[in-house]
Amino acid sequence: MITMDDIIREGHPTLRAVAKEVPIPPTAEDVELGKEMLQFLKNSQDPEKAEELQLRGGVGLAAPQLDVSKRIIAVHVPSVDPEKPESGISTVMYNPKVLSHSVQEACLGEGEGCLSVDREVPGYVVRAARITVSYFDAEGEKHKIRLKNYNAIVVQHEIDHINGIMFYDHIDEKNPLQLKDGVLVIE
Ligand SMILES: OCN(O)CCCc1ccccc1
Ligand code: NI
Repeated sequence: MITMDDIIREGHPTLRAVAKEVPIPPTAEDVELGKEMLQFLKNSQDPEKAEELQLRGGVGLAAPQLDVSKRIIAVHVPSVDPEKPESGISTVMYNPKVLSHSVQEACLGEGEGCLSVDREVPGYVVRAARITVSYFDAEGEKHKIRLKNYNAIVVQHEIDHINGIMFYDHIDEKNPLQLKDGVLVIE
């Protein structure tokens, strides 16, 4: 079972490496890893489990954060609207790729954090508001999905990790809370 002890922190070189593509269909080992990554996210969002296991809440996790330099990410974003269950996303993506993205940009009003960063880094992390992503699932089936708003932000944060990019790389150091016109602020 994955706990915070398995998550490497900034300064560890694996977080700055470009992770390798995995064979498709994924090996049994990579399927198991993906399952454990998704379970970690679910545990981290369960008040009792998170307390018991001392987990920081997370909506995404990338294999490099476990010192596994492979292009595997897990996202678990519960839908905020029970009427629209499809507004959330809960899946493991193998070899995810952003095929296209909107010109429109977006950021989270409260900025971003990271399980591999044990400090607050204030500032807007401006990303594409909408993305089209292709990925393979645990069975080796190819998917192509369109994401927007929070789901798009989370998946971009995770895909950054497999490219060795940290969220604060996107923050304008001189003016972290500066926002260009037209950037959608997601609260
Ligand atoms: O890489 C996952 N992780 O460090 C957990 C936090 C994920 C996350 C937080 C804010 C905005 C997008 C994604
Ligand atoms: Ni992160």
